[in-house]
Amino acid sequence: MRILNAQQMAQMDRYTIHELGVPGLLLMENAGMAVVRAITERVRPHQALAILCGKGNNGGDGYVIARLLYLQGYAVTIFHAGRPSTDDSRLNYDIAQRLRIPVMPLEAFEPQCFFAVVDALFGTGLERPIEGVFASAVEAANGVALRFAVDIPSGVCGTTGRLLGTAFNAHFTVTMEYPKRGHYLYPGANLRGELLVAPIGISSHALPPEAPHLVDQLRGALPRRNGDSHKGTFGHLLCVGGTVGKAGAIRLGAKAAMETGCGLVSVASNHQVVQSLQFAEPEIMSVIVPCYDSLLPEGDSASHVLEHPYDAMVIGPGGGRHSRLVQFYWEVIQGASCPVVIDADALYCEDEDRNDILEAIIRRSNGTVLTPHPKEFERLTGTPLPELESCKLDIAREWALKLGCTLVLKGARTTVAWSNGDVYLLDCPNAALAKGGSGDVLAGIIGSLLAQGMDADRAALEGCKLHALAGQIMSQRHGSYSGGPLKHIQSIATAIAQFEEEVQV
Ligand SMILES: NC(=O)C1=CN([C@@H]2O[C@H](COP(=O)(O)OP(=O)(O)OC[C@H]3O[C@@H](n4cnc5c(N)ncnc54)[C@H](OP(=O)(O)O)[C@@H]3O)[C@@H](O)[C@H]2O)[C@@H](O)CC1
Ligand SMILES: [K+]
Repeated sequence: MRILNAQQMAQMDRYTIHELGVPGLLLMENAGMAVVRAITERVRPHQALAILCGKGNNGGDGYVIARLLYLQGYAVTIFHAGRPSTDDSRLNYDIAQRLRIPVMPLEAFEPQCFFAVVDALFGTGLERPIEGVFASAVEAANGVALRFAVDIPSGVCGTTGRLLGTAFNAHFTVTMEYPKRGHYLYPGANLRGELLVAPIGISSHALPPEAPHLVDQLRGALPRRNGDSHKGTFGHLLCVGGTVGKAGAIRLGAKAAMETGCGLVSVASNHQVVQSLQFAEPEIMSVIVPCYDSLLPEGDSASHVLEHPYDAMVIGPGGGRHSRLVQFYWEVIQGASCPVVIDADALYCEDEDRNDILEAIIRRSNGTVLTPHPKEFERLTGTPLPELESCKLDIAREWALKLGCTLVLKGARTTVAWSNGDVYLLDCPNAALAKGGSGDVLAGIIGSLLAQGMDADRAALEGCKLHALAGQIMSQRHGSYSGGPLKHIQSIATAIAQFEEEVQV
């Protein structure tokens, strides 16, 4: 399934109507029918229903809904803002009038008189903040017991998820043909309720190739494992990071990597971290990074780490931000001839170092996955946070192409941008993952898949799905309060079992 912005949806509507010759009225009828199906499953004919209609085609859908419900004996009243401005919408309004469906001005809407309300005020055509009588109607409608939105709640921008003035707060949204970005981007995403996607006859021929993919099914593909394998078959991952006080981060990453099937996992850190790890995790090996007394890496520490040929590296969890440490990470990243996951403190840069770091990423040619959370991304690229939330799908694509890497933009709805510009939005928000350590687990999972031979783009996507699925399993077992990274890691085995196995050819 693809997600569209408002312009892309309008372009697909136009293609279907003008190039293929499908009448707009037919699409509007199909749209109305889809909403009516959602309503009749939840509302009985005697329960009073208000239908709020705007002047555009969203309002046109509303007149169709009113007619179809009225003909089925429903107690409907239309509230509108005057004669519609589009041909299709006007035609449906005229039919509603001839049928003598009660039509009232928007100002006369009294929410307490209705059991349910249908918001057909604005859809993807909303371009400026809602004000005046429209704003009052939306606010009043939010007081009705049961609320349906047509296509997208009025007041939510279909492209950015931003709220334009006041916004309708729906229990159900029936959207036409493709989900829109505003259904998934915050804060608009909080107002759509349950989202139902209805096919209405729009052709996919004009689907823009850059439209992001929606990942709402946590299915995946992992290679089948043959019996004649040994520990070298499944790769050796090196996790670089951990400082005194944050030793747990690198431990979580390494444990998650082991649980995801890596043959060998080593941690490179200072001697104190390595010592604590050796007692706690006997299955994880270690490399002691030569350090000054201050526990900061020495001049030749990177070459010491790079001596062994690893299959992949995770660099940064719990690493610390001292300039000597950051320099050490980047010496390792630039010297590594294997794929790397660059995470947490390895993504930290001072403003004056930004260009050098971005150049170093562009120069890498062995597979690079960046896993920033929004603040890390802001610091790394200079993109302001408010812009990032509303435009993150485009921004992720732009930076993945610019840097020639895979970008995992972490958040309630994590976005994965491939180095070829394909973008995936994961629709599996989970409050149980809003805890320190979740990101370390993700970096370890992705690193493990890289070490096992998956390419960077695929490892990032499958890794995010596996992480999300393990998170869901954990929260089913422990709830959203009591889960945590260690329990998350314990759920990876069940998540892998639920992934579909792909036969390796
Ligand atoms: N044939 C098709 O394409 C199909 C489309 N379909 C449906 O149509 C929807 C898109 O329809 P749309 O493009 O007509 O836009 P829509 O959301 O109704 O809003 C535009 C109207 O609102 C007005 N307006 C805008 N902002 C405003 C504000 N702040 N305050 C006040 N007014 C404001 C604007 O006025 P103007 O800016 O011109 O002054 C104009 O009158 C789509 O979501 C889907 O539901 C389906 O039926 C399938 C077939
Ligand atoms: K609407």
